[in-house]
Amino acid sequence: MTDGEVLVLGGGAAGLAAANTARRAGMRVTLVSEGAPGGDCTFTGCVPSKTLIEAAEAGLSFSGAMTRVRRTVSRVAATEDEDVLRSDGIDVVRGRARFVAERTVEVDGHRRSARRVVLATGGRPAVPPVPGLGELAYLTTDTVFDLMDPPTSLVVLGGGPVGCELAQALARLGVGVTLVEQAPRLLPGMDPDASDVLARVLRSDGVRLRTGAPVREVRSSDGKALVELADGEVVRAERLLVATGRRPNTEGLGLDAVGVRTDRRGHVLVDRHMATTARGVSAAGDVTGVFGHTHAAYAMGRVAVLAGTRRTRRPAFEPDSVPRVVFTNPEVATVGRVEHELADTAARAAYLPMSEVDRAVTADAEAGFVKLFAGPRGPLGHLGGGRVLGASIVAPRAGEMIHEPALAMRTGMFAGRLAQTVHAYPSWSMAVQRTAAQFVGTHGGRTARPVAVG
Ligand SMILES: Cc1cc2nc3c(=O)[nH]c(=O)nc-3n(C[C@H](O)[C@H](O)[C@H](O)COP(=O)(O)OP(=O)(O)OC[C@H]3O[C@@H](n4cnc5c(N)ncnc54)[C@H](O)[C@@H]3O)c2cc1C
Ligand SMILES: NC(=O)c1ccc[n+]([C@@H]2O[C@H](COP(=O)([O-])OP(=O)(O)OC[C@H]3O[C@@H](n4cnc5c(N)ncnc54)[C@H](O)[C@@H]3O)[C@@H](O)[C@H]2O)c1
Repeated sequence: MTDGEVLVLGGGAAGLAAANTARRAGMRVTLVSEGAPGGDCTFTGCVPSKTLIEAAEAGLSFSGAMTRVRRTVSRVAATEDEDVLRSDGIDVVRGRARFVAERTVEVDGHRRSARRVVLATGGRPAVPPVPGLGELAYLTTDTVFDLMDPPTSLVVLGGGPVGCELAQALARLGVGVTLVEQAPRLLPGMDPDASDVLARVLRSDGVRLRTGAPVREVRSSDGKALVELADGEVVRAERLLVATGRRPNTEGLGLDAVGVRTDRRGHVLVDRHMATTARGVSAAGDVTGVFGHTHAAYAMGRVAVLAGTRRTRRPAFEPDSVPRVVFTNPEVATVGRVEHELADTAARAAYLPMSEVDRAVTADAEAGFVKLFAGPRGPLGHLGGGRVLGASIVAPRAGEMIHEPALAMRTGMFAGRLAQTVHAYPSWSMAVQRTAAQFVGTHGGRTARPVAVG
C-alpha cells in the first residue's frame, strides 16, 4: 500500500519540519513516530532545560522550577500534538518503523510505503564505557527533568552544552554540583577564551570543576555515587548525571538492507541536499550527526523535502552560517569558524571585552567578549574590512547578538557594513558594531590583528 508521496520517520524537530514542508507543498504525508510529536527538543531537551534555566534565574525553588518545567513542556507539546498535525492534513501513525523493502517500512505489522522517505529518528543519550557505570542508577537528560526533590549533591559527567547549562542551573537551584569533563577545558568545540570565562562564572556559582579529568571507574557506596578520576581523586555525590553526548537512533531500522549507509558512529551519511545513499531516501536532524541543534534539524527537514522535488537549484543545508548558542549565563554563542580553524590564513581577528561595552557596565555583567573574524575574498581582498568568516560572543544576550554575524555570513557581507550600520545606544548589539569597526580602522584604541598562527 502506498501511503502518499512522503513518509516521514520520526516526529522530532526534523520530522515535523519535513512533514509540514511537504504538506504545505501540497503532498500527501504520513508521519510515523515512536515517541510523541515534539521529540527531544520538546520533552527532554531545549524546552525543559531552558525553562529550568529561566526558573533558576527567577529565583524559584527546586520543586517550583520542576513544576514550571512540566507545565511548559505540556504547553509547547500541545502546539504540535497529533490532533494539530491531523488538522493540518498530516496522517500520523504512532509506532516504531523498520525498513523492509525499498522505500517501505513496517510498523506494528503493517507495511507503509511512499515515493519518498525522510529518515528523522534522532538520537538518545550516549553512555560512555566507564567501568561500573552500568550498575548505577544514573540520570540522563531523559530522566533528570522528572526529579521532584533536589539531590543534595550531584556529579555531572560531561562539560559540553548539556553539562554546562544543567550544572549552572542546578547549582543556582541549591544543588551541590561537581562537573567532570575529560577534555582540558569546558565546551571543547568552542573558542578557548569562552571556555575560560565560563569556567570562572561556573566556579562563582559554586560549581566545582574537574576538567582534564578522565573517569577511571564509578561505584556506589552507602547509596552514594563515587566517581574515581584518573588522578586518583574520588568525587562523592548523591546522584550522577551523564551528559556525555548523544548517539543516533539507527540500530534495528533495517538500513543496510535498503542501502542507507551509516558512518562508524551510526550516523546516516548524507550529502548537502540531505540525500542518503539510497534512492528516494533523505535524512535530517540528529540522526545525521551534521549539526545537533533544533534550528538545524528544522532547516535540514525542509531541505530534505524540497531538494527531492527539484532537479535544478536544489536547496542545500549550509552549516557555515548556522549559529550555536549555549544558554548559560552569560550565554556562549558562535557562528562560522573559530580562530584555530583560520590559523595560517590571511584572516584577521577583532576583539572587544565586555568590560569596554557600556551596556555590560550598566548591567554589572562584564564577563565576556565579542570576537569577529574576517578575511579577504577574491580580487577585493580586505576591501570593506573583508568578509565575515566567524564570530564568538560571550555575553548575557550573546544568543541574540550572534544573529548579526550569522546574517553577514549568509549574505557574504563585508565587516565594514556592520560597522557602518548605526546601532542603538546602549544595546548589547552595539558591541558587534564596535568590534566590526576594528576591521576598517582603529576603534576605541583597538584594531583587527592577523589570526594566531597554527
Ligand atoms: C538537554 C538538551 C538541551 C538541548 N537544548 C537545545 C537548545 O537549547 N537549542 C537547540 O537548538 N538544541 C538543543 N538541544 C538539541 C535538540 O534537542 C536536538 O538537536 C533536536 O531535538 C533533534 O531533533 P530530531 O528531530 O533530529 O530528533 P529527535 O527530537 O530525537 O526526534 C526523533 C523522533 O524519532 C522517533 N523515532 C526514533 N526511532 C524511531 C523509529 N524506528 N520509528 C519511528 N520513530 C522513531 C523518536 O521517538 C523521536 O520522536 C538540546 C538537547 C538536549 C539533550
Ligand atoms: N543550547 C544548545 O543548543 C544545546 C544545549 C544542550 C545540548 N545541545 C546539543 O545536544 C547534544 C548533546 O550535548 P552534550 O553536551 O551532551 O554533548 P557534547 O558531545 O557536545 O559534549 C559532551 C562532553 O562530554 C565529554 N565527555 C565524554 N565522555 C566523557 C567522560 N567519560 N567523562 C567526562 N567527560 C566526558 C566530552 O569531552 C564533551 O565535552 C549536542 O548535539 C549539543 O549540541 C544543544
